[in-house]
Parts: sequence; C-alpha cells; structure tokens
Amino acid sequence: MAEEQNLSELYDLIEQRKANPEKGSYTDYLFTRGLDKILKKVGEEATEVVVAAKNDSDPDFILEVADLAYHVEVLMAERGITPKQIREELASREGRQSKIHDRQEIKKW
Ligand SMILES: N=c1c2ncn([C@@H]3O[C@H](COP(=O)(O)OP(=O)(O)OP(=O)(O)O)[C@@H](O)[C@H]3O)c2ncn1[C@@H]1O[C@H](COP(=O)(O)O)[C@@H](O)[C@H]1O
Repeated sequence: MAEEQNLSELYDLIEQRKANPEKGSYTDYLFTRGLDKILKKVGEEATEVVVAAKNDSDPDFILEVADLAYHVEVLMAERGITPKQIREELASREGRQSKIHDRQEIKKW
C-alpha cells in the first residue's frame, strides 16, 4: 500500500510543481491555465461534494471531498497562502465557541 500523504505534504508537492513545472502533471496544467480555471474547478468540485453528500449511499462522497481538498490546495498555492496560515487562523478561533453559543441563545429570544 502506498504511504499515506497528509494535506500539508500534498501542498508541498503542489508548490514543487508550481516552482518546477513537470510535463504531463495535472497540477502544472492547472497553474498554466491560471486562477480562473482553478476557481472553476473549485466551484465544480464543491458542487460535486454537495450532490454526493445529499445521497447517503453515494460511494463517491470520499472521492469528491478528496478532489475538493486537492483543488483548494492548488488555489491556496496559486494565491500564495499556506496550510500553516490556515492552521493559525483556525487556532485563533479557539475559545470563540461561547460567543457562538451566546448568539444562539439570543436568537431564541
Ligand atoms: N490529489 C490529486 C488530485 N485530485 C484530483 N486530481 C485530478 O483532478 C482532475 C479532476 O477530474 P475532472 O474530471 O473533474 O477534470 P478533468 O476533466 O480531468 O480536467 P478539466 O478538463 O476539467 O480541467 C483529474 O484529472 C484528477 O487526476 C488530482 N491530481 C493530482 N493530485 C495529486 O497531486 C500531486 C501532484 O500530481 P501531478 O500534478 O499529477 O504531478 C500528486 O500527489 C497527485 O496524487
């Protein structure tokens, strides 16, 4: 079985493709086509996730989520943001849960 690749490692590979284009690489194809093409793919893949998620028995749900994750990482690399920045943003939200809870309490009124 192939070794597991986490999302940060996949991002590193995507950045490598950006720095050193490799013939026949789909990632290279996306960078060559540019931001609008990448955005189109992210939109399509997000829609496919939504459709698969609505169907409990769709065996493609995991596949579609993986496709979306890959294309979002290509978009991040295109825009020059890193998984570390996303992790930091998420970490900065820790502890905000109570505020959301408060908001839900307010809505009840
Ligand atoms: N994780 C992925 C990955 N997920 C999805 N895809 C590609 O995304 C495309 C999605 O399929 P679609 O039918 O929607 O698109 P398409 O018709 O092929 O292409 P378009 O004409 O729509 O642009 C397929 O060609 C998949 O191969 C990926 N391509 C590459 N990776 C990984 O990226 C890394 C670098 O790969 P290369 O770019 O091939 O070197 C490797 O680790 C790969 O495993």
